[in-house]
Amino acid sequence: MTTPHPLRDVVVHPDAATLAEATAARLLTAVLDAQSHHRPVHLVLTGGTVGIRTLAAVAANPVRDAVDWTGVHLWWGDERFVPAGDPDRNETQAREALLDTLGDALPAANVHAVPAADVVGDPEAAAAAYAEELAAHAPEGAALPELDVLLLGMGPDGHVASLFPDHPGLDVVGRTTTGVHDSPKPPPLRVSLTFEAIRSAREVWVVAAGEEKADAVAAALGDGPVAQVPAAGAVGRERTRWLLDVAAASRSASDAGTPAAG
Ligand SMILES: O=C(O)[C@H](O)[C@@H](O)[C@H](O)[C@H](O)COP(=O)(O)O
Repeated sequence: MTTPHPLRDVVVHPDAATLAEATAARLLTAVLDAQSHHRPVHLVLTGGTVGIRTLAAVAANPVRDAVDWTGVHLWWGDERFVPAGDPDRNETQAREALLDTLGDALPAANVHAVPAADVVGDPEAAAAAYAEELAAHAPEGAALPELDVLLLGMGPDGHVASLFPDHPGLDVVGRTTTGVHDSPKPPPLRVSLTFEAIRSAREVWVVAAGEEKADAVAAALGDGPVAQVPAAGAVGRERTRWLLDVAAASRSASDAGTPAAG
């Protein structure tokens, strides 16, 4: 797979706390800017430490009150296949960090969680139902809504969403979602957007902190093979942003953010 990056920014922050604050500020600005052009705005959230910390920073930022949340739809890039309300669910963590704090400002119908393990029988059924929900909000004839910003965390092995190195999920084509078994990161059962879905987003933002991510960041920014470094394939249609702390960026070339020629 080739990994073109029409416009790629790499922004490095001093530490994980600043990274989360700055990503929250960028996200709020991106939503406000998008709302000046079109409605609704579709945001794809991520699980993981920095992803949830970013949502908590959005909750604490007074600019959140400038957003018209009735015009924002929330999705997830991946979900852990556990029962509803389980603290391990990305949805549960996002609700605690941000969604619950928005109260009535965010209509319940705008929150599109992946069906939980006590609702559907297996990750494939959850993936199929989630794909239907995505298609129901897509323009005529399309399988996906216009995703404005898609957030991704990244694991030390270079995984994004629940697309893991050398795992079958990497090769799924012609579908927007996939069930995942035997995930190397617990829990083993998951649901993920596919690369096709991720790459349909206008902007993809990969957010990563910590020295343990440094090799994967360097490999992804060096356009390493997607089979070994899935994050290398996480590219937005209009823009790809790598939002890092100093530790995660410590093994990357200083010109890694230079846009590709041509
Ligand atoms: O559900 C999940 O586990 C994720 O969506 C996953 O892709 C996560 O974002 C990365 O593993 C980074 O997680 P950390 O920031 O906690 O390292």
